[in-house]
Amino acid sequence: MDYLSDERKKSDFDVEAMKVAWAGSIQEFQLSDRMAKLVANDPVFEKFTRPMLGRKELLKNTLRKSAHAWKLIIDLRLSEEEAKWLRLYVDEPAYTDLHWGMFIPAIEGQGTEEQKKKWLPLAKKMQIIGCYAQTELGHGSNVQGLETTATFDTRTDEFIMHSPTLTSSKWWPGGLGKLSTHAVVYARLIVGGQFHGVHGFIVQLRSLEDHSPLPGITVGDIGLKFGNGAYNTMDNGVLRFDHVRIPRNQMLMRVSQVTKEGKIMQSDVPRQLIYGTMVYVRQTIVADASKALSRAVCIATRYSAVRRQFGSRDGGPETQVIDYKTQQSRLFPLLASAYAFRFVSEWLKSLYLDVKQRLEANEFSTLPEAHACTAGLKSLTTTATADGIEECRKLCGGHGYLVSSGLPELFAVYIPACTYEGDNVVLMLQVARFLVKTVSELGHKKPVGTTAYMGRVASLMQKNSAVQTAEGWLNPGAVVEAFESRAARMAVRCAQELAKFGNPEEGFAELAVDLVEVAVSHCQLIVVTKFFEKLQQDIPGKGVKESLEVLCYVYALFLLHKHQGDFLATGYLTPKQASLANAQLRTLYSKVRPNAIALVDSFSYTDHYLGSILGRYDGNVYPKLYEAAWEDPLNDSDVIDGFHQYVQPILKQRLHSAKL
Ligand SMILES: CCCCCCCCCCCCC/C=C/C(=O)SCCNC(=O)CCNC(=O)[C@H](O)C(C)(C)COP(=O)(O)OP(=O)(O)OC[C@H]1O[C@@H](n2cnc3c(N)ncnc32)[C@H](O)[C@@H]1OP(=O)(O)O
Ligand SMILES: Cc1cc2nc3c(=O)[nH]c(=O)nc-3n(C[C@H](O)[C@H](O)[C@H](O)COP(=O)(O)OP(=O)(O)OC[C@H]3O[C@@H](n4cnc5c(N)ncnc54)[C@H](O)[C@@H]3O)c2cc1C
Repeated sequence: MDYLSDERKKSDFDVEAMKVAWAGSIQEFQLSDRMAKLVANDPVFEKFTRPMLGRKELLKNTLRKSAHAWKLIIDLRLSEEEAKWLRLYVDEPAYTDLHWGMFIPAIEGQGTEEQKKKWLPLAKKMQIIGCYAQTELGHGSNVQGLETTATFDTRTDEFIMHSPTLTSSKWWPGGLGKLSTHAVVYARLIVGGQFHGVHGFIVQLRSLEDHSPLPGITVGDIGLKFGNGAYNTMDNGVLRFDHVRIPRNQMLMRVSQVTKEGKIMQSDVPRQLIYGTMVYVRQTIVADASKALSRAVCIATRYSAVRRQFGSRDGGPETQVIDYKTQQSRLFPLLASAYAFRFVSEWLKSLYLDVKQRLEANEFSTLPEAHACTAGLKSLTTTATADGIEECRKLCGGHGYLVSSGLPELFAVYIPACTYEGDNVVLMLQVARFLVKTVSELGHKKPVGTTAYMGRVASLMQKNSAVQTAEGWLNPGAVVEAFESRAARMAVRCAQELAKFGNPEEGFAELAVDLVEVAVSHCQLIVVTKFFEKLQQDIPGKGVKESLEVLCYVYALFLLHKHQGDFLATGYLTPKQASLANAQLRTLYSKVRPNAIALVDSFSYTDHYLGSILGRYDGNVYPKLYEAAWEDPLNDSDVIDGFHQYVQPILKQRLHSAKL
């Protein structure tokens, strides 16, 4: 029985066409759908018991699933794209993520042709397992502060890898603790007693025969992390070197080379390319944000349509909680954000692919913008997604707190995204640096790409919003101009404040809070703009474009409402115009309401992937919650283990004293 069928009938757009719009293309939809079903129908990928498992059992279970996934990849000859979807739907962080997601990309981006030829075939056949060992106990954000040393020994033509202090211990790398045989290790290059910057080195950690750590290497897991199950399927590790020798040709040498004689040769490649793997991964993290948020929103939306509280008249049904305006005002902006992040990630991927091609051809001019966009959008989308998942849990009331809602584990596994691949505040400060530089160069350099609007800064500073009615806000030009003006005015104001400091670095440190706000406003502008640009494309299917238009306005006007202080303080909007935007937002919520279930169905998530009783496709929540309670190990027996030993004596004592 489909308890949500009435809801599904209310929608006024073609859900199948929306699935294609969400996926990006019919090919991508079919590919993703095939992998989702493959995983959902395979009992090896069962995951409901995961939060109940102890750490060793949990990790072993992950290894079993990873081995099975690898077998499927080989046996079914899955393409790289199919393997990525398979990994997504298996939905369990594993050592293989870092192997494919960072170790291989680091070699691809920073290795010479010779190095790629040697290492990539081994890695791609999984004859070696690698991880990305950058962060240390003492330093994560400050990469130039890393302490591990790689000292060149001209006599033997080797680097000596060493951990000189406790704080130089590598700490956090995923896959490092128990599984990696190799790592790309970031260390201070020392040649002839001089420091020559931080570079990557390929280091073998464990024997390929018996997997034991090689001499001079101390390696292990860093211990249990937040939440049951969640990221504990990953062996984040600690690593120390005691004068471990590696051949010279294991330094990744695309950026700088060390000759046999100990000479440093710089290629034309900028040194920032050493950070290139992070640009790649940050871009994938933006795509993952839309997946995680859409998943939480799908659960909360379906459950909000099932759940009823208050409002019964004449014995009729109570009100569905999704009909409360407060529920809509918390839920629908998150639904809109999931779509907004999906489309901005699509754009970011194309920007990244373009930069990658240019880098391969030794053309580096667009790297700073790619860095700013990937850093800023990673920060913006992961912060919003982490907060959004928690909001979805609250939107589900008490039942959202049950593990079987799927939300606690999703939250626990997701929140480190705000920290890994760059702390979100540190990344926004990088965007701020880029913007301040752009403003300072306005007189002699035309801003391009996502900062092109800064070229119109004079008019953006003068012109105020012309919106007179709530309907006036349903105009892409009016909305985009509002976001451009806010971002430009905040950036210019900050630049003026900075100019008052004799020492720019001192000014940057003092104004850091304002600078982060400038960076956030710039990144929100990018997301809003890319959503409107998406709507310019041909999007087939009855009512699909219209529904996306509504979501686009919800996303933009919700942000405008949330940050109205900025829009008012910069003088672009009057209080009346801000309140008209809010009135329009209320109207938009009622347009989303009949389509809400269909909009989350369009994510096309299987019940397996959602992993949530509250978010079941059929809405059959209560019987399944009731059934699941009886499957809890505590309910194996009527009287629990420990009762006779610890509780009964107390009860008996009470009876005894009552008699007295
Ligand atoms: C099929 C499988 C698929 C699987 C897919 C799954 C993928 C995996 C999922 C995710 C798993 C997560 C695992 C997590 C991994 C990690 O966390 S790895 C470690 C990540 N660490 C960080 O992100 C550290 C953050 N710190 C930094 O990025 C930088 O050090 C810093 C903050 C930017 C440094 O600041 P500063 O000291 O000022 O920098 P400098 O070294 O002096 O350089 C400044 C100049 O360099 C430019 N720049 C900085 N970063 C980059 C970059 N990434 N790319 C390009 N350019 C960069 C910066 O703009 C400065 O430029 P100029 O102004 O021109 O000088
Ligand atoms: C689950 C998980 C997986 C990870 N996987 C890997 C991996 O595979 N490989 C790897 O190398 N690393 C990995 N890391 C490490 C991760 O990249 C770092 O933790 C991250 O870059 C943040 O650095 P940090 O821990 O040094 O934070 P810190 O920099 O110590 O941050 C602490 C606080 O200081 C603030 N702060 C720091 N610097 C500044 C500044 N300049 N201005 C203002 N505020 C500042 C931050 O905002 C934050 O609030 C992982 C981390 C986690 C949690």
